[in-house]
Formats: sequence, C-alpha cells, structure tokens
Amino acid sequence: MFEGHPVNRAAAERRAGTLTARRSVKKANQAAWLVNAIRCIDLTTLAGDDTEGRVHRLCAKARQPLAAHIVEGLGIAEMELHTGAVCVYPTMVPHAVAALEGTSIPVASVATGFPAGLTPLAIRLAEIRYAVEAGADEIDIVITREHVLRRDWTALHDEVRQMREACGHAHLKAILATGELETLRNVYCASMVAMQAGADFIKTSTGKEGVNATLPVSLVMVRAIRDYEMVTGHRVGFKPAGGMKTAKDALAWQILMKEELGNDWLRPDLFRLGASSMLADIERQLEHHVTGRYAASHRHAIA
Ligand SMILES: O=C[C@H](O)COP(=O)(O)O
Repeated sequence: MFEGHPVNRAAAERRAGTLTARRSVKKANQAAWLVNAIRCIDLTTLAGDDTEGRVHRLCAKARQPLAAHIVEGLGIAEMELHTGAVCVYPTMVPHAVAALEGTSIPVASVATGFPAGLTPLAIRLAEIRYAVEAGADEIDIVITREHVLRRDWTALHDEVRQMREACGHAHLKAILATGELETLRNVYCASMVAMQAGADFIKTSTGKEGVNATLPVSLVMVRAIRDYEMVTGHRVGFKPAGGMKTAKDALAWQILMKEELGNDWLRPDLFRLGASSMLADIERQLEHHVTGRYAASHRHAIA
C-alpha cells in the first residue's frame, strides 16, 4: 500500500526550509509558543552516569520548569505548567516514579536495548515489561534498523506488534533512528509500518545517532501521520528527538506541526519534543521576555 510512495529529498528540504523562513512567529506570540513547547517536552536524561540524584533533579525541573519570577511575569501561575513527561533509562524509572508522585507527569522509559536495539527479542520484550512494572507510563522502543534496510516490512511489523503487546496499558513510542535508515522513502515506509503495528507515537531518533532530528525527516514523518489518519481515521503522535537545543528549534518544530497537521498536534497527547538541554534556552528566552535581559546561563538549573 505504501511501498510505491515517492519521497523527493530536494522537495522535502525545500518545504522544510520555507516553513521556518516564511512564517516567523511574532514577538508577542513567541512567549506563548515557548510555554506550549515546555508542555510538550519529554525532559530527558539518558547517560551512562545517570544517578538517582540526577533523576530527582530532572523531575523537580519537570514539575517546575520555570523560575518563580518568570511564571509570575508571564502571569501563568494558574496553569500549573509542567513538562510533557520525564524520559529515562529503565533502571531509573523507580526514581522518577517516586519523584513525580502526586503529579500527572508521565514517566517515559526507553527500552528494547536502547539505543542500538540489538539484543535478542525476548530480552527486549522482557525489558519493556520490567519498565512497565516499575511504573513507566510510556515506552520509547527502538526498531531493528536492518529490517528497514532490507525492506522486510513483515519482520518490522511483527517486532513492533510484539513490543506493543508487551507495553500493555503503557503508550508505545517507536524510535525509527532515521539517521540510520539511508533514504526518506525508508523513513516513510518505516513510519507507516510502525503505525500499522500499533505505535501511539513515532519518534525520529535516540539522540545517539550521527544525525538526529532534522526538519526534512520530520516533514516526511508527519506526512506519513497525515496519510495514515486519512486512511484509518486514527491519530498518531509525533516526537522529534535528539540534537534540538534552542528555543528557535522549539518554534520551528511547532510551526511544522501546525502547518502540516493543524493545532490538534500542538498538544502533549500528540506532540512531544525529546530533548535533554532545550529547556534551558527556552527558560533563558522567557526570562528575557519578562525582564528585558538575559541571566547568566549558570543561573538556570539543569536542562
Ligand atoms: O529522546 C531524547 C533524546 O535522547 C535527547 O537527545 P538530546 O540529548 O540530544 O537532547
């Protein structure tokens, strides 16, 4: 059904370029867009030296992403702003669950041998079940890139289907690792197969590939989401992730979502920004919006 779908790289790059150049967000609206980005951030730490303490600090930031004077200056105290989720490795899930108790912030866990995904399937499925039992609400799985490179869509579908089942009530985000899929046509096909196999979100990257989230790749994925909705009536979310560090990135990806999928995809149930360090720049820009000056970056806590 989707194999013959043409994807033209030059056209995708052109469209991605015009999206951000043409439609600059007006200054007055910028703060609102940045606050919305915070609602959609999967605040992430995925490092070999992660500790309980680091996860607790991250969760504190997820609960209160902006300094009190910025919240006051923006007049958004009532909003009880928090990030879309916290995203960690499986053994860090209990720490995140404990630190987020009493909030509605979901805990997301990567699983399935993240980031390469090259452990045996039974172990990858067991890892999902471990994270869900530990309290994860969302599981970010990685796919086997070889299935895509060999265009073995049946194998890819079976794998994601089994992962979907292992997730139980938890949401599944399928990381395609687009930087390793060679062509945009592969990205489109892998998106379609992941959605058909039950992914609640499709996600660009682990943050560990040589090339992570880019706008042209994201364009191809959101068009797949659009096509999938047209055929099935089912809405799948999108999560660009990896290498996005600035408030400008947060605006660019939101413009993409609005232009290609509409306002419904600017909400955390259908859009997440996977990032470990983007919040710091967003907070800096919002502080400037409120006070007219930039604080030294060391004054802003992690993320
Ligand atoms: O899913 C999120 C990514 O792993 C974060 O990547 P980053 O550290 O480049 O922001």
